[in-house]
Amino acid sequence: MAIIEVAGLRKAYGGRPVVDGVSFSVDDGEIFGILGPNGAGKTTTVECVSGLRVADEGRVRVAGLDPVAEREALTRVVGVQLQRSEVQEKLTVREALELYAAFYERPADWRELVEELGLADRIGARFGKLSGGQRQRLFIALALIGRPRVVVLDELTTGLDPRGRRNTWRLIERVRDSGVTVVLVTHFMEEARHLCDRVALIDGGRITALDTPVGLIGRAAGSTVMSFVPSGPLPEGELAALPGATDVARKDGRVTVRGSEETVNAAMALIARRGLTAGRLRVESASLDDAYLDLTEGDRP
Ligand SMILES: Nc1ncnc2c1ncn2[C@@H]1O[C@H](COP(=O)(O)OP(=O)(O)OP(=O)(O)O)[C@@H](O)[C@H]1O
Repeated sequence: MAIIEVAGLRKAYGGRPVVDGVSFSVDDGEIFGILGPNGAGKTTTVECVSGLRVADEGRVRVAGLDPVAEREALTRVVGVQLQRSEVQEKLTVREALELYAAFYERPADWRELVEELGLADRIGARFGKLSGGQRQRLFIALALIGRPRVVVLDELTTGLDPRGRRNTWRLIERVRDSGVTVVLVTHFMEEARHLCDRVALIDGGRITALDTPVGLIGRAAGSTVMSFVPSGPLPEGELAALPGATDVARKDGRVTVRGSEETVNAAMALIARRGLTAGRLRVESASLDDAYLDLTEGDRP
């Protein structure tokens, strides 16, 4: 069942459309990724979903609520950590949590949250003294303090080292496992592949693809690449005619065929039929990086 529904969302700044007819829905309990180059319109989209920005056109519903007309009710349903989130440098972790908890009638127990998020020993530390990873964990805690049904996390792991990022992934998984729907804006393919049930790829204010990470990878042109040195002559035409083959190249005796897994299987069968062998065989599958590059046009200023 969808907990977020977005249809025909449009937003322009100074006449320039930055969100240009975006539609998607997010199922209750999933981790939904929004991926795309800088300036693609990701933050604007999630800000419209969170009621922090008013769209020019389109319909948004979160748990049945209109984020603008029912803003107050929405704050009880959605927890937000934004790219530009900040906490006063001098506030301690405890003070920040108590301050945010005071906004809600039935806040979560912040002691449990800090325990779960590994911040218990930093409770008296000032925000300004926290490490990047600790700040991110505090932002997650602040986004969860109102017991939201949906949490929006915008570039949560930017600036973290690989271990910090992995730890944060585990936290996000735990948040999802507790029944909260997660909308995750990210630049990291690996993060989307690891965490997201489905990913919307946004480019130039439009959704260019929406699929599971595996589905997106499968859309990359020539998603599987095999290369080998045949032990005897193998006509290029026969390779090009293999099912799913998109490109055949030959260099220094090494043949490279782009296609799908089916192409690889058919090529192996062809090689065997010809009584040949495939020397120094390599088969590589496309990554989400390849799919991303294929499905977006690149950074915009
Ligand atoms: N308040 C604003 N006034 C004018 N232009 C804005 C405003 N907010 C955002 N923009 C512009 O709208 C475009 C989309 O911005 P947005 O922050 O939604 O993109 P994004 O996909 O989140 O990018 P990034 O990955 O860099 O955070 C950008 O070109 C940005 O400069």
